[in-house]
Amino acid sequence: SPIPEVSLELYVVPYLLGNLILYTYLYKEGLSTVEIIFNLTTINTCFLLTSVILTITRRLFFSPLAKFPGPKLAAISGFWNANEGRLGRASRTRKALHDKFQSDIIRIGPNELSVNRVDAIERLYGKDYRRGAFVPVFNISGGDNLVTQRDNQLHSVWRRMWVKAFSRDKFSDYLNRIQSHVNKAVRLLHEKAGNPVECGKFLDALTFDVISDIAFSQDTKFQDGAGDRSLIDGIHVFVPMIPVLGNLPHLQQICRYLPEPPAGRKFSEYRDRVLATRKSLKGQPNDIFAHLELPDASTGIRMRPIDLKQHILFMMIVGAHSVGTTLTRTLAVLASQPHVQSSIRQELNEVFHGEGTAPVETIRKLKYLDCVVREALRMFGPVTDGTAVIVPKGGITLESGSFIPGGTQVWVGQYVIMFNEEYFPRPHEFLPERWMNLGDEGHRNEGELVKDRRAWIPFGYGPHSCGGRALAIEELKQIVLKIVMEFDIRFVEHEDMPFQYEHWADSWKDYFLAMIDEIELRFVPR
Ligand code: HEM
Repeated sequence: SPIPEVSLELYVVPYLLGNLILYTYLYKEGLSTVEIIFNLTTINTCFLLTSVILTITRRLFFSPLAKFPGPKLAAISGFWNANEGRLGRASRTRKALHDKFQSDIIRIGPNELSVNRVDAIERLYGKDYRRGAFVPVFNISGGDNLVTQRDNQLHSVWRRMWVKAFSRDKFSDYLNRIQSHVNKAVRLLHEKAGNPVECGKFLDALTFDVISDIAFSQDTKFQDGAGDRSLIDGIHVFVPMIPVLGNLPHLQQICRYLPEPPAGRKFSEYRDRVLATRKSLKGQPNDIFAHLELPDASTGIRMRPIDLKQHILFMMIVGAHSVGTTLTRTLAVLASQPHVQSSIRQELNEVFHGEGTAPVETIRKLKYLDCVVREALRMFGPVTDGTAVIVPKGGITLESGSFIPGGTQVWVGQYVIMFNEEYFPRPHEFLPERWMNLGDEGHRNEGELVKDRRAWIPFGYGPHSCGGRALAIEELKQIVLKIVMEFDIRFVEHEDMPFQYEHWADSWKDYFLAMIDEIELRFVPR
């Protein structure tokens, strides 16, 4: 396989041993220390330089991927990709490269390709091809979670456990619990009486409370100002490291030997506390965790404690950060489009005349709200690049006829595909109506503004697609609806300066997960 998945130890240990043997030999030959250092330096320099030159030559001219267009620096080294990730622009760069080279396939690394074809989604992600070397970045602290689990058999066992946590009766209980957290959020916003609210922080607290409740029955009360806020901030410290370490698997391996940084230690301590508190709960709590700690019914396999802990961390990140970021961007775009807020209200008013919160069943039937959330997920989904798969031995041929050699890591990124004009015309415009009155689900011309809905992949596709999809969608719908029904969402204008929404909307960074700048909004009671 051309994937550099050989463990770092296999390079470094023989290399150091070689140097040691050489040193011993030179020493026995009676050379002085200065002469030994000089000889070792010369030999190492020659060896390393030759290796680098041979590697670059092979990657540029003799690699089976040399036929695909892309930046030369990317072909030479994974550092190019890591640097794009560090700068928080990897997905936008990939999209720009597809446009520049006018190619559906571009080379973004020595062994990596980005594909911008909807038919490739099923072809690559519909099978249980092994996940790429990027995903272990999420388990540097030890253990595995569903995303990092690259053993397909074990993954399907874990996935069965996960799915059980979302059976119909359990799920409807989760929805009622979400409603009570949302009601609290609305009460708090009323107390602010239309004054500016830093929306990201506010929604992070709400989504953190929701996921802690549903995932492990903990009442974190972040919304009430309780709890250690540095935990949420810790997520913001970790996220920018994801693309750098993810694209440099050897660096991931080195990190495993380094002491845990303070933010990581805080997380480890927190998940230990969560586990201990969870164990002390009486009765049988209805939460996701209850299903992860039980052995699988058909195989008897159970997760190791370290894997359970890894899932706590994972659920906090996806539950709080992913939903919180998407929500913040959605509320901001609604502030920029008051007519969308009016349409949401109008739709509910037509079908619900009762007092208080509309029942979950009513919310489910709201077509326009569904379109708003769909469009929000297309534009503001937290996962921007998706995960790579490794093409199996023998390679595959895409519908377009392009052959991709075995061992290649391939991405069909969310941003690249969901902002492709060919599938979603006017991709940079927030247009919920693009999802209204679509034709029958086919592959072409389903609607004026949705040419192929298979390209809507905010939750990924296939065996590893998002396990929290239903939960995330319902949570987004409930929160958006409740807030819009209670408040007019407006921007904060400082000294009569209109808020530059486009500037803010464009300032997001993409670190595999999207990160956004702070934004103040006003929630003016209606
Ligand atoms: C806006 C919200 C969310 C979006 C857009 C989203 C999207 C995604 C994506 C793109 C993946 C990766 C799929 C792949 O590797 O191909 C994923 C994985 C996953 N997500 Fe979400 N997610 C969201 C929220 C959540 C929530 C709230 C949960 C539940 C706590 C959750 C649970 C999971 C799980 C368990 C996986 C791993 C699935 C597997 O590998 O088997 N997600 N999500």
